[in-house]
Amino acid sequence: MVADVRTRAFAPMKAPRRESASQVARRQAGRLLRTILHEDANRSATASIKSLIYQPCIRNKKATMALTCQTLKYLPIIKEVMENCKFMKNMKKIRDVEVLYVAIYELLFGQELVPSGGVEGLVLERKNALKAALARLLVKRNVSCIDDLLATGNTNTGPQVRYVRVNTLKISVDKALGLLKDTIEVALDDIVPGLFAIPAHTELHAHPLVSDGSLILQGKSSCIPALALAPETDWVVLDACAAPGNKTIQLAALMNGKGLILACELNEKRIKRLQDTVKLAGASNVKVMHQDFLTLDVNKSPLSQVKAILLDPSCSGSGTVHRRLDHLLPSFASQETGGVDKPRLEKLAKFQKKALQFALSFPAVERVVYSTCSVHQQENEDVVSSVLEFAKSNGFQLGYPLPQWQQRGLPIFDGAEKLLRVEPSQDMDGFFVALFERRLGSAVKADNTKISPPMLTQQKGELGSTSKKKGNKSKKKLKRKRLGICSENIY
Ligand SMILES: C[S@@+](CC[C@H](N)C(=O)[O-])C[C@H]1O[C@@H](n2cnc3c(N)ncnc32)[C@H](O)[C@@H]1O
Repeated sequence: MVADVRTRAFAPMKAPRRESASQVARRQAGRLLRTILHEDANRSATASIKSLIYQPCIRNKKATMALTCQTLKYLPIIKEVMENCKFMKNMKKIRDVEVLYVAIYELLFGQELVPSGGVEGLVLERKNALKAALARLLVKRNVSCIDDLLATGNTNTGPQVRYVRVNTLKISVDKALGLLKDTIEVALDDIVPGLFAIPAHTELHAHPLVSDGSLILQGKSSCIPALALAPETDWVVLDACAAPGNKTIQLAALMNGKGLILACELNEKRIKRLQDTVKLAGASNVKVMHQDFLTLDVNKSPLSQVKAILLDPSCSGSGTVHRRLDHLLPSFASQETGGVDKPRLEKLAKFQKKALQFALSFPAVERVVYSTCSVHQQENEDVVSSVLEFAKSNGFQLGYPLPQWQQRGLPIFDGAEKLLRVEPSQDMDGFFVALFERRLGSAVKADNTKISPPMLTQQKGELGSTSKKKGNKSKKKLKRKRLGICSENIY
């Protein structure tokens, strides 16, 4: 009988009527938790916690984000408390157990739970038992407060600042600063030009300057590879693994919207995202190519004229766990204690080496930046070390990007101090950057004459035009052939 009542108590969750804002946030947080915990248990996550929360279908993102993250943070304690007071005893299998976790979080650690039907009623019915179980847990762990209890299992307190980059293709740094500083505490970064540090809790996703592409939500470490590449404004530049395109549009801004950037991406689904990023940023010097970087014909124009390559290939992403909020996942603890997916790392490193070696074989390239958001030596110093001989034989040497940056490569070979590392912290993703550079002699340069502005204009129009003007089709075909890129690969 009791079980029936409790099962019925969940019924309003299925067909919510006149739900309060807090009930909606609780229900949404519960559903997100269900996805997050299920995917984490199966190691099948397709999106980070953050990107799940920023799906368009989630209403009241701020409240839902807070509830989801806080419940995840307290989840081990919540489960222990539930176990200790035998919360689930005599209960039928509950469909929305994750909503229950959220409600218990609110009762024990958040704002007082308001009596209402559904899951809230169920939790409030057992309020005293839950509170008593928590008190017993404090005694058992020999701690006097919740913070100490939490610290016994989890020391991460979350980020203090977040970063936002001014897209100088759309707005000047001074103007952006002027528009923000009255409402938001803004500090200009001392290393990355036009990067603002703002308090982590600032909600900017819906800010008009973000919506119109004037401000780009981009972490500080992620800005370093493009800075290290430092292309000249009239160069042809290749972003080899470009989606979602944050570094592509940063390169476009560094080149003042001039020159030509070829943004290559293999994954069909991510191409759309890349196109959207480029469009929103107003980066008219970017041409998106849907292609496997490893199959590009380096001897065909304009690839034969590429002077700088940014290679930011797929990697384990082990440096981004804090930003992605992965540290809140149950699986994170085991990874930190060495549970690295070795076969996956090996596969990634193999691809990374191949891609880097290929980048170093472009005939006119003078600067190649290799970057990852991984902390693993295997994807970083080891990859660089494995191509050093090849690089030298092609006339490259390691450059020394951002000399003012203190953290450098792991000292596993002579010259590794030229590599740049960002150690992951609460405010910054872990990152790795290597710069290869060479000066080409006149013999190679003869084959690599600067593209004259009219020719470049033609290529840009040809590669990227979305204009509906009726052009001469055969003329276009001819130009495409000359550029060595199939029409279906151009967006
Ligand atoms: C780390 S992400 C790049 C992030 C991007 N540089 C940015 O800052 O927004 C790596 C990208 O490389 C793409 N990729 C992987 N293999 C590729 C290949 N062979 N050719 C082109 N793109 C590839 C992946 O689909 C993914 O979108």
